[in-house]
Amino acid sequence: MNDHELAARLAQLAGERLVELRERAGPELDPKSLGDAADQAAHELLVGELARHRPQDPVLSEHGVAGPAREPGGRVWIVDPLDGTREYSEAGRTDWAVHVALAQEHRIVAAAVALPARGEVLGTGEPPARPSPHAGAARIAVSRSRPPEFVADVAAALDAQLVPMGSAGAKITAVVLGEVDAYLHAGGQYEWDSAAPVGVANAAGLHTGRLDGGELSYDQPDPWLPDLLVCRPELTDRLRAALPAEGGRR
Ligand SMILES: Nc1ncnc2c1ncn2[C@@H]1O[C@H](COP(=O)(O)O)[C@@H](OP(=O)(O)O)[C@H]1O
Repeated sequence: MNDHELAARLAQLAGERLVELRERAGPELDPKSLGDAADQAAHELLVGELARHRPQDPVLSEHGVAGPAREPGGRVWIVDPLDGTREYSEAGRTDWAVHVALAQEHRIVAAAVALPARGEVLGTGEPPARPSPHAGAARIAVSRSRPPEFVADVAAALDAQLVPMGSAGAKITAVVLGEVDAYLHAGGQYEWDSAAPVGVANAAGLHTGRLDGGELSYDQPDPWLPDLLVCRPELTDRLRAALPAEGGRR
């Protein structure tokens, strides 16, 4: 299996595990305990499989670094076993995801995102086609639990519609699949929240970057990423022109 195939296979496997755990969970399990237990199980699966298939590579996640020590600019897998933990624990929701990415030289070089409740895995091995242009008002995906205040002004400036969703992976893959046209985030996230979906979005020919136009750089000593824009390339300039100055982005 090459790195692209491995990313897709592991995202698929962890996704199946999460679906199984959600189906098996009894009503006595509160949503927080279900999310935590599922996140832990999917994390163990990913770390175990990566140790088996790529023992020379470190693995970065919210649980820390597993495997060998990181080398600056070296290969590192950046995984989020369950992105959208809150949504996972709400029956019937499909906006949660598994992220598996490989970074090298601070760029994502292979990645896969599983959307297990939809039975889909998107990856860089067979990159999704760039979505065809959308007629009508632009649709901007935002966090359903903590949408940045300024996004409403951006939407008004573009006459766009806001689409609240959970999970960074679900929002970015919604852009890849042409279900929305952009995803804007501010207020911070960690590298594992966006690494894999950004890798898939890049492979599909979409724009990905910081709100100030800078590149997204992964495998940094501090995994905090302050903000993020993923969109159809033709919307980039209009969206960035509608953003408030950095100090006003709350
Ligand atoms: N301000 C913030 N600080 C830290 N993490 C954030 C954040 N905003 C969003 N995230 C993380 O990004 C993911 C998507 O969030 P949202 O649904 O709000 O867009 C979630 O990951 P997890 O579900 O893995 O915890 C969430 O915890």
